[in-house]
Amino acid sequence: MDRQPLIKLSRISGGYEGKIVLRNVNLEIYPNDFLGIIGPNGGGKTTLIKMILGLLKPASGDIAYSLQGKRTNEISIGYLPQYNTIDKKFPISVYEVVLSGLNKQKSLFRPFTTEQHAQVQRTIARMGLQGLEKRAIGQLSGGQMQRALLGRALVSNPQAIILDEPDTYIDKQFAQKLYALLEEINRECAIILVSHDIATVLHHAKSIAFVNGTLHYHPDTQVSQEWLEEHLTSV
Ligand SMILES: Nc1ncnc2c1ncn2[C@@H]1O[C@H](COP(=O)(O)OP(=O)(O)OP(=O)(O)O)[C@@H](O)[C@H]1O
Repeated sequence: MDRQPLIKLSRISGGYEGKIVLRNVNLEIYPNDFLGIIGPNGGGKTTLIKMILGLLKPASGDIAYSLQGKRTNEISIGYLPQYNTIDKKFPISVYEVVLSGLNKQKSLFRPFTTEQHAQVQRTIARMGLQGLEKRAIGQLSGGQMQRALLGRALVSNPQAIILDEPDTYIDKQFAQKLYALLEEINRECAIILVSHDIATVLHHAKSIAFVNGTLHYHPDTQVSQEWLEEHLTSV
């Protein structure tokens, strides 16, 4: 069995403008992992995600990616950002949002292929957004918007997806569907889920990382009452 981690962070430290936000972080993500990330506001969860996505360079330490046991410069990672970071006035339709998830795979001087458009249609159907393809994102409900963004994260069949608070603004019924869908996706794709809802993380994730200036990893969700009390009282 291939036990090479898809993503490996070794002794990572970093932050912004000389201010260190995360110190000495070690973390390995394997192909079928479902890691739940929890921690207090300002603890560094989004900073960690930015580093994994390659958007923020660590001040020190190493981030390595592997595919089928071989080290590679990058892997495909789908990202669902926090809802409040999206500009809802941006004039873009549901179809275009999902299609934009394929931008990296598109040849610079060629239009999207028929197969890529078919991939977008399949993803829109999977997200339950049929009939809303042409609707501008400013005219979507919070839940529809989250589904469009999840579609964008998934349309390229990435090796991993990172979801930052995905169940904000979605109703219970869709939340259930979302987690059932994530379970299915997890058979082919590693999942990193950031959530303030500890019950959700304990229920759906396979392992937990607590992030507050550094990272404490727990290999399963069978955490003791003491561990929870020690780490979560400040969340
Ligand atoms: N672009 C930035 N420039 C400077 N400081 C930043 C920047 N982004 C975040 N920070 C600071 O880094 C620290 C960690 O922020 P981060 O957004 O990673 O925390 P978080 O755990 O994701 O918080 P939340 O749960 O509120 O989303 C905070 O003190 C924050 O103010």
